Amino acid sequence: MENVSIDTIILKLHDVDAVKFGEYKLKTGMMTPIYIDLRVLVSHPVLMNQVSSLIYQRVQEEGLQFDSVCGVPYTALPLATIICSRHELPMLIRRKEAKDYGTKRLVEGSFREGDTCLIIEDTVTTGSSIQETAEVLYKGGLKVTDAVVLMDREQGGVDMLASQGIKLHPIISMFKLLNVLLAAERIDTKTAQSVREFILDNNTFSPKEDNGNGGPSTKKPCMEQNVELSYAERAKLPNVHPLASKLLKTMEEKQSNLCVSADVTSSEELLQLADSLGPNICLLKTHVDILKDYTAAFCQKLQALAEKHNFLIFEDRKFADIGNTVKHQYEGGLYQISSWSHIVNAHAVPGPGVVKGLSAVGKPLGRGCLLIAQMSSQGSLATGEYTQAVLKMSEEHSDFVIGFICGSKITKRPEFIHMTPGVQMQAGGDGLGQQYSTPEEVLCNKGSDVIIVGRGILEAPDRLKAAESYRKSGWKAYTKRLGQSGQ
Ligand SMILES: O=c1ccn([C@@H]2O[C@H](COP(=O)(O)O)[C@@H](O)[C@H]2O)c(=O)[nH]1
Repeated sequence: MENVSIDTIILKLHDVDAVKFGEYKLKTGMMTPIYIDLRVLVSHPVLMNQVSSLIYQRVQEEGLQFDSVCGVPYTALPLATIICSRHELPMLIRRKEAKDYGTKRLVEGSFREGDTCLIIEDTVTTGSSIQETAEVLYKGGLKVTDAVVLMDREQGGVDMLASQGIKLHPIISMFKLLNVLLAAERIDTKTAQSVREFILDNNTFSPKEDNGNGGPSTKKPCMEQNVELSYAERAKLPNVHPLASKLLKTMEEKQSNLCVSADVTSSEELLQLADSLGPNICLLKTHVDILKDYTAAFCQKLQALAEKHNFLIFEDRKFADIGNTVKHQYEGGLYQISSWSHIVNAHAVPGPGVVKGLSAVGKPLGRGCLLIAQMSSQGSLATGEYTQAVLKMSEEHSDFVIGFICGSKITKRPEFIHMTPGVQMQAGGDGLGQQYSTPEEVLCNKGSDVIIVGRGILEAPDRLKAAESYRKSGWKAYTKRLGQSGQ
């Protein structure tokens, strides 16, 4: 069976009218401008097989462990059947109603008490259908820890199920679907934007509400500490570095924890990006050495835009040499990075000398440094003890180190800022090792402070709208995290 990309599947789903735009009513009674109707899949066997392969691929990528598979009736039933038949996996069928004769069982198939069953679903809005299926399986003595869904409407299903102890693994998010349809000119920007706004404004899960079904508390253990300080409160802490304080204040004022990674190769394009996205960002990240036409004048213009739109500049230089060399690299050479970049970053591999060298140049200028504690790329060696050593080095140089590049929060000390690259609206990867998590996952579940987004915005058909969406999502996840910590 040929593997087909997610983008192709999205276009094919649109071709067969499984994605409809208009006014539709959801199971919850809510009216929606987009409706996903995967029931039509049964009439399109090739697509049905491709969708099943995609779901199974996700199961494998996640390394999910289970004894049997159950599709939520009815639409996901044939999908589960194809997967189980093709990969010789035991399947269970959940009845919607018990028969009044025979075994009267609600779960058909063979299993043992305590077995783990993986749930497969076609579309999730609130997550209630998966929850209902899980309840039936629980009653039969089965365990449910994970569910895989083809299409996540991103309206709270992931969180609702997490609150019930089920990890949902979505394959296609609503934002991804919209981006692909927009790029293929299947829908116009107005339609895409109105659906995006609908999704952002209509989250069905509120962690503070009692879900009324007697299940575990919906208050999610989002962060490990009980009291989470706001960015504004952290900005005022006595031991916070002045540059970190400025950044935290800017984040609060602009309601933005978005850093755009401006990975473009022309100065003109970079300046244009900085000017148009400036109002939405707290930080602009550069790789100045990928510019084909760098000039000192470019840096002056970039600094002026940073002033105009109140954002900081972060040159992602990743210094990694002995102190004396990084000192020259930071201060001199063609780019004279210390003269225009508020923040730089460094690997801790060389030992504390790298921070000392950078600090000798940057500290008198009021600059700050991020140490790379973890990386977003697959197989990164920056984990475990290495990450802990980076933390220690940061603590010992907190007069210059303001935080970390990391995938998740590595310290509870609120004066350090955690920044996370590898962010897109849809979890996944780029085929070259980059691994993506969603803003919600990064800010709320992983406890980071800043999302760094490159291609999620640069490759969007409308970069400004994409930046607005990331800013909104990031801010929403942050405010949710504050809410969950009991503020
Ligand atoms: O661990 C790391 C450290 C840095 N990066 C940089 O962030 C951006 C990510 O770009 P995307 O287009 O959003 O993938 C890029 O400049 C990397 O050099 C990272 O991805 N991971």
